[in-house]
Amino acid sequence: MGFSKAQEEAITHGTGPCLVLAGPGSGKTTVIVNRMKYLIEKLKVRPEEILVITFTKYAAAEMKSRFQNLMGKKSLSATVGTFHGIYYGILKWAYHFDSRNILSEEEKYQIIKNVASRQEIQIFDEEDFISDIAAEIGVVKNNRIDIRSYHSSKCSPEDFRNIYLEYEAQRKRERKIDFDDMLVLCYELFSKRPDILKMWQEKFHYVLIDEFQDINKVQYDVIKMLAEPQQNIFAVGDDDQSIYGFRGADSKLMFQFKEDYPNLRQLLLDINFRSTSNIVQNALKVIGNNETRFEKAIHAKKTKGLSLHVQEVADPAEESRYVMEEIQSRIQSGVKAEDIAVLFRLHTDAGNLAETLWEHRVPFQMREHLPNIYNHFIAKDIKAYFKMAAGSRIRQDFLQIMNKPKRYISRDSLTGREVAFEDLRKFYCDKDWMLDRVDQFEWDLKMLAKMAPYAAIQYLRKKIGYDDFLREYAAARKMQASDLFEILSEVEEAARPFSSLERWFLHVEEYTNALKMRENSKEPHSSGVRLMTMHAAKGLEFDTVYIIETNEGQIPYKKSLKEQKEEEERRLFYVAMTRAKELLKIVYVKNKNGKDKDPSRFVDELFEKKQV
Ligand SMILES: Nc1ncnc2c1ncn2[C@@H]1O[C@H](COP(=O)(O)OP(=O)(O)OP(=O)(O)O)[C@@H](O)[C@H]1O
Repeated sequence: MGFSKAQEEAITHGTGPCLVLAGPGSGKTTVIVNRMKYLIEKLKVRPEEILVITFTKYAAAEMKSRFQNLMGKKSLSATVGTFHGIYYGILKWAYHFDSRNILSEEEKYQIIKNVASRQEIQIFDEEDFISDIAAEIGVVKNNRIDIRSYHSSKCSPEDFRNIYLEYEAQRKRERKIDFDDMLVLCYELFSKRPDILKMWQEKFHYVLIDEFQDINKVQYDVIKMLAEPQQNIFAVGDDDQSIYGFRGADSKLMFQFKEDYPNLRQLLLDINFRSTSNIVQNALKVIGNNETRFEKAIHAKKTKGLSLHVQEVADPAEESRYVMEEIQSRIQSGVKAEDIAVLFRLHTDAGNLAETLWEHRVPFQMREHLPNIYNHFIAKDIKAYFKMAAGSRIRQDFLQIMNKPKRYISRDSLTGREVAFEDLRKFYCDKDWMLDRVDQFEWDLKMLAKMAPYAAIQYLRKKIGYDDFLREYAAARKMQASDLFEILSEVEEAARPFSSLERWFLHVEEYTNALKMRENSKEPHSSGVRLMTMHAAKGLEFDTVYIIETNEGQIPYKKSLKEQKEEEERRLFYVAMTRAKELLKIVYVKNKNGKDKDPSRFVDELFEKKQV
């Protein structure tokens, strides 16, 4: 591979700080691995002196493998890892921490939940509240913000302060650290112990950072200390790909870097080697709508290529079928399945497509947890209703649904392992109103037995009153009822093609088993079409990319918009678009769960008549 002039300059940069600003597909990873080679072979730097930092474990693994390929069989001891991994390594060495000292995300959520309930804080949506507070605790730590001056978007400053302080007190009592502490404690260690800092400074003489736009304040401060006195920091980044603001990443630190090091050398990688010029031009059109960015003139090395394709489909079921057929024909035309990716905003968006691909035996892989909708309590309720409609009288099934909706049937009325409606009638013989309810329940089950699954779910919702139950359930738990109705509609839609309850059951059982086998399998899933969130796709590239559910509410994600993160959402969409080398198809639905949907504003931006 011949390098461009800018790449060549970056690879052969000597000593001192250097900022390489770059567009997508411009060879940032290529530059880093080739610079490692250059340092070792030409500048005779020992591999142990090189520290390369990435943002995800996956990116670190990718970097290591690309470096290994470049260097041939030689095994080299350069350190390549994530900020968390490297800083945790330093802490382990200093404080003898082990995995028992790490506070898991679940434990973190539990502490916040307990504290919030002790403090009797008014919460609307508990799940949302806890995850947002957890993220805000991270933002405070990562930016080393004084807790007295932090304004939470979820509760009053006083409530937030109380939660934060109690959370910290409990964590410390239990001698645990959370992921953000790994960074903060490292900063404190280096600040307090110049001797330890010196030791690490003497170990790493060259620090190379990938995805510099995603750095946060405390990560940056530690790096600055670590790189003294030589200041051999080589940072590569693209402010347009900064997508971790919610974790405290701050691309403005790229500008600060310039101020902190007046002797900084700055280079620009402006050629996109990855994508066709159609893809590059369209992606630039979208990102051009962001106001806070470095203006960069990016050029595509490749020719125009295939046109960008935007596809409207009726609903998620049609979308899954469309994408599946597209994938099949792309594979038939010679593209490897692994070189095709389907990207979406949230990992839960993958469910429908995964089910369709599985049904049609199209192999796929997904690193993130693939949620099985049939494990949700709503699907379990439907299963229990259907099982009872089909004749089951197992106590467990009955218990699951007897009061959904409220029928006021008490547990005392159930005697054996099996439930008989006759026994219930005997139990309630002196209560006419309960007898009516029991009769109605039995009648409804008989009705369900005659229906196909889709109609049966509609009957359950509207006639039996399951929708009312869900509304009450959401209100009692301070949840958004719409989230529950989304799940219900998804199960309903997926049931549409099945002609009988038996067929539906068989499908659900087989699909659940297949997912279980995937989860339990020790084998890494490294074959098949890639299904991943836009966040997870960062840094990767594929011949063909499908972006699904490109609708308002999904991308930009409605919650992010509330937090005024439109620009970050646009950057995320830009990252997704620029993963494609040859073919990019963007799909949006017209209707979801019975509601009309608008295409994403980013789709509209693609059609704007604007020159880039
Ligand atoms: N000088 C070059 N000539 C030809 N191909 C190149 C050159 N530099 C990089 N490439 C190719 O361009 C593609 C993008 O490179 P790379 O993945 O390093 O980009 P990147 O800047 O890290 O991308 P992104 O930030 O979008 O993830 C890769 O397929 C790489 O092999």
